[in-house]
Amino acid sequence: MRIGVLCSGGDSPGMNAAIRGAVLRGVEVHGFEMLGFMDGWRGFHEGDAVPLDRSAVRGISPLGGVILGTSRVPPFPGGRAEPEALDRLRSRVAEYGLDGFLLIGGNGTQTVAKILADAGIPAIGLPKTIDNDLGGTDYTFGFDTAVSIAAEAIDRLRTTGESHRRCMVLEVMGRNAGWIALHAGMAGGAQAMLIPEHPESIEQIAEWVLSVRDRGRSSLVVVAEGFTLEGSDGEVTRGGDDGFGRPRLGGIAEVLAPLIEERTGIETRATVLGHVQRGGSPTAFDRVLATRTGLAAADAAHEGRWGTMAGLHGDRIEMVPLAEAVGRLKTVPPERYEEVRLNFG
Ligand SMILES: Nc1ncnc2c1ncn2[C@@H]1O[C@H](COP(=O)(O)OP(=O)(O)OP(=O)(O)O)[C@@H](O)[C@H]1O
Ligand SMILES: O=P(O)(O)OC[C@H]1O[C@](O)(CO)[C@@H](O)[C@@H]1O
Ligand SMILES: [Mg+2]
Repeated sequence: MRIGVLCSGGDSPGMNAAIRGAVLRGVEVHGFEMLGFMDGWRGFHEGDAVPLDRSAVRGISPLGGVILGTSRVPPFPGGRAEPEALDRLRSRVAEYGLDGFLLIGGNGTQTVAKILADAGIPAIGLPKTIDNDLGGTDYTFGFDTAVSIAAEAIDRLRTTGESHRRCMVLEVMGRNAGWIALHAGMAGGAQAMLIPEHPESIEQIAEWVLSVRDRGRSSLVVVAEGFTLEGSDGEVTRGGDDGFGRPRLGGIAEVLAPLIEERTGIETRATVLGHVQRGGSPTAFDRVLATRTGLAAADAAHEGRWGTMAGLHGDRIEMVPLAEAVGRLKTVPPERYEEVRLNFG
């Protein structure tokens, strides 16, 4: 069997371990030939591919980023899966002699996997995203690493903030879901976690910050990049989009800090963590999750279980229909937010 592997969307710590797991199981156990396309669909379109064998994946699990590169280059011209575009892709697949794809990525990538599988082009999904917002799986690899980095940032901001009696606002990633803010905030004992799923008013945030000051502490507020203030008309962006039609989010911490300062009289500083939380070596948890995802995906290809994604359920990796994964984003449920909100301030 000849299998193509590619990554699309943002990178996520653990992608290398996933590739290694898939290759160790696919090549060494099932006798696959595997081909890695460079920079996602760009490599596929331009014939830029490398053989993936045991030596290609030696020692890569601890490495950040991804050896194949990743991109948001669309699989179909203009991004639309028209019948002619699918036919073109199908004949390209035949030219490469591929029996199927392993596609590593987030919601968009899994949507593409489903489109391909539905059109009879065999594909299996390996879910990644630091945002942890994919359905069909309990956790995506990369999330644990991002949370650890954000929690460490909170610990560090906390000591400087306390020393100056300042309010510190930390902005973390999370476009549509506040998982990173929620978990990092819990780990670091933040006084408030602001997430996209639950807008809050500036008056409420200022009240929390003041109550923290009144009991002799300094506030640490974590905010997800996709958070919106009550009554505002959308997320704060850096202006324009990322070249692939997505607004470039970022800057909500810098919007909040002066508003908090103005309302509380407490000096407030903003820090935007940005891509630091996506870079560097994955945690052991993410390496294990990603490796197991790769192993399961290669087994599924061997068994012909196309149109599925390797999801984590409890402590088991199970193949779930792609439709279950891409149907809707997995956002923070109201009860998980309420659980922490009762103790904000
Ligand atoms: N509905 C769709 N139809 C066709 N192509 C799509 C669709 N959604 C996404 N894609 C393509 O899939 C690729 C990956 O999508 P996207 O950029 O959203 O990343 P992702 O996999 O969701 O990861 P991230 O979590 O970083 O957003 C892109 O090349 C994009 O063009
Ligand atoms: O690296 P880029 O393309 O700016 O994308 C950033 C986005 O990717 C993610 O890291 C994952 O979807 C989001 O949290 C963030 O908004
Ligand atoms: Mg996406």
